[in-house]
Amino acid sequence: MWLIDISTNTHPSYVSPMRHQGVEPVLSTHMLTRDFRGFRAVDGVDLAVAAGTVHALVGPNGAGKTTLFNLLTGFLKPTSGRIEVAGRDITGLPPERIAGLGVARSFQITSLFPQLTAREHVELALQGRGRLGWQFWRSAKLLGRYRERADELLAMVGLEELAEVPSDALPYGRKRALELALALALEPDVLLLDEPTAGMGLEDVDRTVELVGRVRAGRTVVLVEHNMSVVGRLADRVTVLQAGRVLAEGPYDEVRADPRVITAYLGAADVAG
Ligand SMILES: Nc1ncnc2c1ncn2[C@@H]1O[C@H](COP(=O)(O)OP(=O)(O)OP(=O)(O)O)[C@@H](O)[C@H]1O
Repeated sequence: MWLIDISTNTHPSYVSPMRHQGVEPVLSTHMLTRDFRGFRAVDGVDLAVAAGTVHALVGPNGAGKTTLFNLLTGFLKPTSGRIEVAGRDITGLPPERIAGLGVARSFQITSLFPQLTAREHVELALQGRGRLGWQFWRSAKLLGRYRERADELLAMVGLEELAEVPSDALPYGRKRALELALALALEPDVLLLDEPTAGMGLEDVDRTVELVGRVRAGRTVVLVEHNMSVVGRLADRVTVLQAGRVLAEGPYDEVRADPRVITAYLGAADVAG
């Protein structure tokens, strides 16, 4: 059984209940900071994500969510502070090393090959352990061995009927599902999703919520998400960022009722909804 406990706090004297009990979070940051030419986009963030939880990062535009996400996955290097995966210091490691330690983010649509089918993409991800394009030009014959697993992953994200469709012919929502299948091909312990429902219509949003609810089994999910209804349906814990700092952290219902959060971000109308 998974321990369900996530804690974040920027106050120096704060000891998270999880750490207090001697339980290591699966993913954590310690005074994580990132500057862009003198501008502090992420400012001393302490974050602790327990195994088996869905943890949402929310906050107004420019709060630092994407920067934090890029730091967690190695796409940006911190100015200072530390990042740990299962107690191991991963600060400054490149993205592929971090992925190799079981922390994977979904691919961006721009990294899909328009002419390759959904199945071929997943086969390549399985073969290249996520490094899409790795020897892809001479690997076609080898891909057959990955077919069974590829089809399992496609079924997991609801693309089994579309396995033979070139990626550029997939509707937007289905492309996002394919990205998720590519991330799952890495067998990640921690799955990071960057705005999984961005730009989707209601039907795809519902489908994505259901999908994330399914693929979270046996792993930890960290997601950046603007849609608060999605956050409320999926997240065990929510961290609210404002101006690069942790403003609030807790279960969704608590966080959305927090007057500081209402003032800073959500707005009374959103909270009521
Ligand atoms: N490469 C960069 N160079 C300079 N400033 C940057 C860079 N990346 C981000 N910033 C700044 O850092 C701040 C945080 O940006 P970030 O994209 O992390 O916020 P966000 O919470 O993801 O916002 P949004 O919800 O709009 O995506 C912003 O003020 C942004 O302008």
